[in-house]
Amino acid sequence: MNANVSANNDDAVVIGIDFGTLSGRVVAVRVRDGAELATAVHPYEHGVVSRTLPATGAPLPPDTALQVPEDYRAVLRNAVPKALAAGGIAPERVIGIGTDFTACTVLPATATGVPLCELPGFADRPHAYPKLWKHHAAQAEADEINALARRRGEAWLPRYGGRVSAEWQFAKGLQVLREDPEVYDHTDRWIEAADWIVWQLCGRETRNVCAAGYKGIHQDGAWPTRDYLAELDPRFARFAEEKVAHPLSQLGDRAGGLTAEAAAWTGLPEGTAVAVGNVDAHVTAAAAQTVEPGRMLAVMGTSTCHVMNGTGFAEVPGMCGAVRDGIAPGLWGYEAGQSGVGDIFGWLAEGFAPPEYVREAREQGISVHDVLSRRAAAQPVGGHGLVALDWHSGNRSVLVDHDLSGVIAGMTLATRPEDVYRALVEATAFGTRTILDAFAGSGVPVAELTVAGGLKRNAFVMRIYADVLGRPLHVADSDEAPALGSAIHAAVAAGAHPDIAAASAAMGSTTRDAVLPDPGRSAAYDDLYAVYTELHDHFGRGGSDALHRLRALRNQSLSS
Ligand SMILES: Nc1ncnc2c1ncn2[C@@H]1O[C@H](COP(=O)(O)OP(=O)(O)O)[C@@H](O)[C@H]1O
Ligand SMILES: O=C(CO)[C@H](O)[C@H](O)COP(=O)(O)O
Repeated sequence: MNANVSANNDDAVVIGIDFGTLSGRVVAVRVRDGAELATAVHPYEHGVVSRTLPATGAPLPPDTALQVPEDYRAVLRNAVPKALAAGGIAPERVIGIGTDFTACTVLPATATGVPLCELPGFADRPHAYPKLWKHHAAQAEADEINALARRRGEAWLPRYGGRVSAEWQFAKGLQVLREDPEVYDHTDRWIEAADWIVWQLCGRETRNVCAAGYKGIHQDGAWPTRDYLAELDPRFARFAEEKVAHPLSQLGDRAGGLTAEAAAWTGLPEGTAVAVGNVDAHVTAAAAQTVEPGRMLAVMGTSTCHVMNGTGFAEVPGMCGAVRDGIAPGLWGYEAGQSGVGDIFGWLAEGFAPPEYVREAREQGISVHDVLSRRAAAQPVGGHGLVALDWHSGNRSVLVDHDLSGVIAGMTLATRPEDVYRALVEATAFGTRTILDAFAGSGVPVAELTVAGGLKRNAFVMRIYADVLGRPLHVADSDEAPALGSAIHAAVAAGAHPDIAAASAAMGSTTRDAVLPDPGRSAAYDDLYAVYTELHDHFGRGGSDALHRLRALRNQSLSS
């Protein structure tokens, strides 16, 4: 702990950093009451690397999504000092720093934590770079992992709703082995970026129980066995024990103290408490005050993650996972998700808005999203005659299949861009309703729903969600809720609060019943939801394999 300010000092401040898909966001927070004193954002120079490798310009295969580790360090060097300066915060007031990351964002590193892509001779190897959560090129490996686990009756499979995602650690690791065995052989540590950044900060490798459980198939104190992995591929037999395994740290624990190097990057005092790493969605539960069982949190942004605590385990088909201690120690944390949400709205708004809509946005100083939302808001439920499937980035829950793609049904020559925008927003709300139904049908009732993330700012989107779900939405107050959640974890790690629940009560905040459903519109949505479910099951559960055939044809065509 910092020598100058004690954990229970009125002036004590903690720093939270949310490493998102395109940028890192920093918030400086007063420990006493959670007041956000300053924020700063630093965009990643390379963003999401999906078309060409920056080092060489070489084209990358479809569904690739990589990142550049130096972009993460740049957040520490730029955004932390910027936040301190913006808030006029003396570094000595800072007693702790906490971080969260997108996940599964995973990278190959040496035994000392150097990313392989930074080693001489590896900059031109795509598999030496971090694979971002939305790297969706390992579906074939996920299919193998699932088929073998089912055949062998692996005890961990039900903990993942019966299917492990192509986004998670083992599918991505197997893809590296298959496609670049040399990179695989040089990989000493296959590590979540969430844990790697903590290593950068405190000079010590730790592995957090959250990422290990949800993304790393760690259940009941063990990873998948050598025997199982060998049957997948003999060269993969020791993947878990040699590259992944490490003692796990509980959320809210202190991982270590800031090193001299990281102190110089951030401008914070050496030795400042560094919290154990965490995943962006799960850490947000502390900011949104949804740590108690039955309070589901939807973190709605580029994607949506649903996280909720329960008191015991029940298998929810198609969920991402249930992990003991995964959101807060002592409880079972559940996660489900939708890989594309804001991304899908952005696809339409950025790629297909007519020039007059773009002009309107520019003239009025608003975004194209706002123009489309305003035009779409006026129409009655079902007035556009459309139903869409929200699979433009594959389906994470409940189908767990990233070879699926988006569908828009019902288009005519009268269909306007705002009609499609509305249908896409509705499709993502139907996707959320499908997930909530799966929880309820498995004996894990969702007592209430709270929303956080960038999409909470779009009132039109929020209204559609309340109507489609037929329930009130509580809304987390912070605009930087994941970063605030990380700051709350930092306060626990620094000893300022006894545990995550107490810190959440003192430092988080939420407006209850912020958006209420309209009974008439909710009833009308039941009919559209029935059509959504019919198409969902037809294209996603075996009625037609057209989407899979299209994906295979695309891959074949691009590789020839
Ligand atoms: N006004 C808006 N309405 C709906 N979606 C939006 C709006 N502005 C941006 N988006 C979408 O929101 C997503 C970004 O969400 P945000 O929560 O800010 O980021 P992240 O999820 O990466 O942390 C993008 O995919 C973008 O297309
Ligand atoms: O799967 C995740 C958490 O479990 C990812 O981190 C998430 O989907 C990416 O988050 P965002 O859309 O907020 O960038």
